[in-house]
Amino acid sequence: VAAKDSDLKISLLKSRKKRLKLQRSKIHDWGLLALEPIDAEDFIIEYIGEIIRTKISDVRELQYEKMGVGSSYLFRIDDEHVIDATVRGGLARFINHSCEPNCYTKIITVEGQKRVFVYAKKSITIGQELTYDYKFPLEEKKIPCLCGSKRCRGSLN
Ligand SMILES: Nc1ncnc2c1ncn2[C@@H]1O[C@H](CN(CC[C@H](N)C(=O)O)CC2CN(Cc3cccs3)C2)[C@@H](O)[C@H]1O
Repeated sequence: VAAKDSDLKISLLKSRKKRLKLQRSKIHDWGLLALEPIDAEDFIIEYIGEIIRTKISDVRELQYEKMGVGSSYLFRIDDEHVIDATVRGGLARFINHSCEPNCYTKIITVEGQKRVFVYAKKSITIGQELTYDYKFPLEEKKIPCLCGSKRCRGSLN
């Protein structure tokens, strides 16, 4: 749901930047940890990257795979567009998936541009890893999920 710009401004004003830390994750490789307590519904961080068309991202995905970057830092914002944070991206690209996440993402159109914002779904304590549900489309080739939550769905896609 694209909220109004004003909602975004209020939520950004309400919350100063959260102190976060990139650290080895128990889920996968690197993850983002909270360095201060975060309240439910607080704005945490924006998923920054280059907005590209889906067709371009499909080509890049193959290139990145060939270059061994593994799955790339791509965030789908709608049928036509993807945010590619692989080359020029913010810290949010390190947030891992969980089937019982403590964050959620909201896509908000600001001055005609769709942007992705990460909010806390529940209160988060210092040292907790940030996670959101990637909501990947179902695929044949499964990526096993290592979130470890009780109601883990078993795979990301
Ligand atoms: N709950 C989960 N269970 C299993 N795997 C997970 C989970 N949640 C994230 N994943 C992996 O993480 C990628 C999403 N990544 C999030 C950050 C990642 N932890 C990182 O260190 O870069 C970004 C992509 C870009 N790729 C670069 C690589 C680094 C090392 C091997 S490939 C990873 C996903 O596509 C997955 O492959």
